[in-house]
Amino acid sequence: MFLPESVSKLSRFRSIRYRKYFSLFALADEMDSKVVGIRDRCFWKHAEFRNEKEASLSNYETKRPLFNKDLAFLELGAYQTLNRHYSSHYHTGEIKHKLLGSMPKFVKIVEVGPRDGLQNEKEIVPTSVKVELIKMLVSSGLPVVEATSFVSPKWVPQLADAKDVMSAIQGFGHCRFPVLTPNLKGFEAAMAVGAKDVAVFAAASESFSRSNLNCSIEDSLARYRDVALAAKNHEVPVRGYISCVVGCPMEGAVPPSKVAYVAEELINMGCAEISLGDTIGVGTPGTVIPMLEAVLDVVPIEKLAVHFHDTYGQALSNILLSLQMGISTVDSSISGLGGCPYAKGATGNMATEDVVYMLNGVGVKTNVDLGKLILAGDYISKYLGRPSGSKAGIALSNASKL
Ligand SMILES: CC(C)(COP(=O)([O-])OP(=O)([O-])OC[C@H]1O[C@@H](n2cnc3c(N)ncnc32)[C@H](O)[C@@H]1OP(=O)([O-])[O-])[C@@H](O)C(=O)NCCC(=O)NCCSC(=O)C[C@@](C)(O)CC(=O)[O-]
Repeated sequence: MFLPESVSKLSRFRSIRYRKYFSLFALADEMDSKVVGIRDRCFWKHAEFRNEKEASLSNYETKRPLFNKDLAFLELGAYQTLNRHYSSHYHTGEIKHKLLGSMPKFVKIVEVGPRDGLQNEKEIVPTSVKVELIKMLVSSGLPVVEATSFVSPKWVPQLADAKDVMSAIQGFGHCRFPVLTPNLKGFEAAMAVGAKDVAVFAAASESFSRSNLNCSIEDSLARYRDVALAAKNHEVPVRGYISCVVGCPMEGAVPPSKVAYVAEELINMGCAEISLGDTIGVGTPGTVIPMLEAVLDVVPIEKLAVHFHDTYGQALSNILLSLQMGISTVDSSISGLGGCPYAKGATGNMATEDVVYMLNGVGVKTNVDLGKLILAGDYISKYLGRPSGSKAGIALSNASKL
């Protein structure tokens, strides 16, 4: 009979140690679906333990379901595994080292996946999928999820359902849901559906401004002054993005002074936060440091955020150094989704899962649950039919299959 055979197979593992945890998943995977009937019971109940330590480890394990043949079950198991081993409490103590001494104790993560991540997708993603993604992101504890854009649907057809998305997410917890508004028309449309945070987006490169906004930097700033004034009247905070802060797809290197100029204009018109976007992901610490230093001369550090795309694999190192310089707000995108329609070849943003994994590792709090984040990443990657762009997401999802 299969069942006793399985139990005896399992009993070979009774002296299992913590580090062998994942091989049990493989074993569980091998087991025939005939035993699914007992899946709610934990096989550890069949095992004897050599000492208290093993027994307590096993009790720890007993909360995990065993047989992951059906998807929901697999996801629950994966979530419990991830949550247990890689939660945001992974490092509870303060990590003291001179290289980490200037790091903030808490980092605010601004999730931009539903907007920046999806805006470049060619196939229209149904509103219901966007809403479910936002719901999952909110449930992971993220404090800010940029939900959509009130831009021209001719320019960005993927986000033509902005109104429906905003209506559907009303009342989703305490999260903030900023939306992009390129002009007064977009701002008024956002207000009409109850948006409470908006963002304007300028560029440090003239060519990029023209291709993204169909106007010069100065004209875009004039429009944003109108938006900022209207927002002030509605008591709505405005975030100001600057694109191409180190490089432009058309003009190449962008001087830090140009970024500082746009940043100062945005602050002067009343933006509450400035997000510095390396739109095409070309920055390295060598170019990011001088740019940040120039901007820090005109914008208080607590009002700065960084927004790195990962085209050249530099985003995480750029984020780390930004934190070492004292910045405590980081934009990232679930599963590294993204790319800008007006920056050909630029890949996604830094993956949120990877940022949270790193911050957990250095003991910086985010209040984000990595396990739940990975479920959100799995959800959207499966929908889009491609692997996640998050290394941590892939590694932790695969951990259960090792
Ligand atoms: C700015 C415009 C509208 C100018 O577009 P335009 O064609 O110069 O404007 P227009 O005033 O001539 O209007 C053209 C049509 O758009 C309509 N329109 C005008 N405004 C709106 C609006 N708000 N909402 C809906 N419709 C609008 C307007 O009503 C008109 O409709 P028509 O009469 O032809 O039927 C256009 O260029 C646009 O929508 N651009 C958005 C581009 C965009 O969303 N890019 C991606 C976001 S930025 C980014 O990703 C970078 C960032 C932020 O992530 C940071 C980083 O990574 O660097």
